[in-house]
Amino acid sequence: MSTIAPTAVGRPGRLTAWIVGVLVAVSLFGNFYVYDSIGPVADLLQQQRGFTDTQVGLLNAIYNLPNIVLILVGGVLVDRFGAARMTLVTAGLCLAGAALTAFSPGFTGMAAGRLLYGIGAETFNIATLAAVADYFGGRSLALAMGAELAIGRLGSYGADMSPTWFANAYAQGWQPPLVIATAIAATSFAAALAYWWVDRGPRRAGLLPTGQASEGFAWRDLLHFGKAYWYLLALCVLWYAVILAFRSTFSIKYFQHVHGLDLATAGEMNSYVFLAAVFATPAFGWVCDRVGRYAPFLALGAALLPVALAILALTSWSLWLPTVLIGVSFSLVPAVMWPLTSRLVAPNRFGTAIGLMWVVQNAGIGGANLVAGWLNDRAGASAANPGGYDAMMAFFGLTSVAGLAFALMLWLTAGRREQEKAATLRASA
Ligand SMILES: C[C@H](NC(=O)[C@@H](N)CCCCN)C(=O)O
Repeated sequence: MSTIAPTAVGRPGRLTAWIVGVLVAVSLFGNFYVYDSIGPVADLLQQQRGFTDTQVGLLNAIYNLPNIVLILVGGVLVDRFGAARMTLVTAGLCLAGAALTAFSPGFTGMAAGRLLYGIGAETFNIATLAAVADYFGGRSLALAMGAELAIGRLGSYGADMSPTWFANAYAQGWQPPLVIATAIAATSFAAALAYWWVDRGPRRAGLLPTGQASEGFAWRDLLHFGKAYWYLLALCVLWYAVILAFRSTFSIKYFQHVHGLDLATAGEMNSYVFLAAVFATPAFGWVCDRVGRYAPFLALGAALLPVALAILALTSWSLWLPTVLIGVSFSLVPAVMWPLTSRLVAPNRFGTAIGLMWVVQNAGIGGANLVAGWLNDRAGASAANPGGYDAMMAFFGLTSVAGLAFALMLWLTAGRREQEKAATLRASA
């Protein structure tokens, strides 16, 4: 198994594909906005509700924890019931979770809301990738996936910018911003509903994967993915663990304490990574579609991360250079990783393949956050002791080098096959 597989069972019309693409993008925007909606209200939650740092941290960590197990079930369900139905159901769970978070009187209710949101959101993410693979498989797939992710990143950027855009809501306290997040989750649900409705035609016409082959799911099926898939999984875990634990949790504090930026400038510097991804992710997807090669781009994206971390940790050069390098890596790796996954596995195993990757990825992100925090605490990292961050940077640096090693091994395996395939296509042209 796991030779380069055909990426689509049939061909829904181009217009239908783009309608689905737009609906899924709108849905993803709302989903990513809600994911990043806690950070901007963290300070208000502490001031007005007396939450500790641990409680605020838990509101985000509770997203990863259930998915260390549940996301695999989610992936299998996407293969079994189809992308559209699962997008709809999980967008509903996310909306319920966002509402529970916004309207709960106590911490437990809020945490339950984030838990519900997390259970829905990761499977939702798989279903949206599967939706794009269903409709764009074999034609502009990387561009389409890149464009979807770009709109999602715009949602994350929007959440980071919401204190500026919705200053009045923030002036009233912690709750109105979360009510806005709930309204955006409702838009995401409405788009998912419209996508499910549009999808019924092509699915009934047999133009999309039916999930039939997934009915006989067995645990041993998981071991039937080929070598290239396992290298990709390892890269996914190591690269996302570094990029999300560093960029989403520690980078702002690190910029402040080690490079002397104030909070606003450090946050702005960090948000440029999202902004870069909005434009660069689809652009890189387009290049991959044109060139027809994925593995070398993945290796390049993976290589930029340790280089950027080394510049940050070992030099006093301008922060712009590492920010640009991380921005390119954050755009290039996802732009290539998900289309490549859909080429390495059969269409009716796509959800399961991503589910398995994200089981380990969720554990990796959670683990990297804990290890980095522990290393900082142990070394007493602070503005007064910037050297205390050295161990964390060494940890992130080594982890990203390990990710690069897997990207190179992947290039040696899948890349050769890509070249053979391209040569065959050229010969038959
Ligand atoms: C598509 C990919 N998503 C993931 O890897 C998710 N498991 C985690 C998403 C967390 C932020 N929404 C990505 O975002 O590149």
